[in-house]
Amino acid sequence: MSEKTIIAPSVLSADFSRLGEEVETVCRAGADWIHLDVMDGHFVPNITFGPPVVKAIRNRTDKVFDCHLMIAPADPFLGAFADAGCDIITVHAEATTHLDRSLQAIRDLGCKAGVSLNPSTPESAIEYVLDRLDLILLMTVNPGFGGQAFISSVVEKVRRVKSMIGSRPIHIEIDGGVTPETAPLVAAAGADVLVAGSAVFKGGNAEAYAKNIAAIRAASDGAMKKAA
Ligand SMILES: O=C(CO)[C@@H](O)[C@H](O)COP(=O)(O)O
Repeated sequence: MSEKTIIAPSVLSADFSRLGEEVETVCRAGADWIHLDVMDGHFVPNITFGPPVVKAIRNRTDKVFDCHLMIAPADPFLGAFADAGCDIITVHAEATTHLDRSLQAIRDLGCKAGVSLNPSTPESAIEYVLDRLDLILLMTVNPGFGGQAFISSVVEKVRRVKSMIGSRPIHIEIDGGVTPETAPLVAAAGADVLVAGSAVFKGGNAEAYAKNIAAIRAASDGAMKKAA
């Protein structure tokens, strides 16, 4: 959908003891959005943070807060994440009984609505909610942890989703194992938003973050242009 790749660093790989500062640094280093991985220890085998932490870092940047809810159920918490300052709220199709209702609720809260699919979930799960969507997040790892290997079978799913959405203005976002090596594969297949945690935050300082973001961007923008 976007002509240039949107890079959304996942703060899961940031230094949590200095989270506000890390958000400011990675934004200055070229991040387009900030990706917030919320995990509940139930839908996924890890626990991260909730609305109070999102609220605490909201004043560090005006960039889009892209909130990925890996929680079940999600519906009771949508209002709290919207109030905390999330711009996009993404729920998992696998974690939501009434997906259509959850997506409507997100838009009713004034946020953009996203849905995420695990690597093994077919794209048919979202066929009948396309008109309620602003973003489709295709997981290229099984959710729960940063630093896992990219699952390349999802690249074909990116192509199928791209063709399924047609001319609808829906972002296709990829999350998991994104590096300068894997970014071109998904960008060429139709993804326009790339989440990257370890590949952005490696090095641990502003200079490294800028170099890491630039490397992913150069690799994916090149592939996007070739595919256009
Ligand atoms: O949602 C998740 C993991 O569940 C991701 O956002 C990871 O945080 C991405 O980390 P890397 O694979 O880029 O290190």
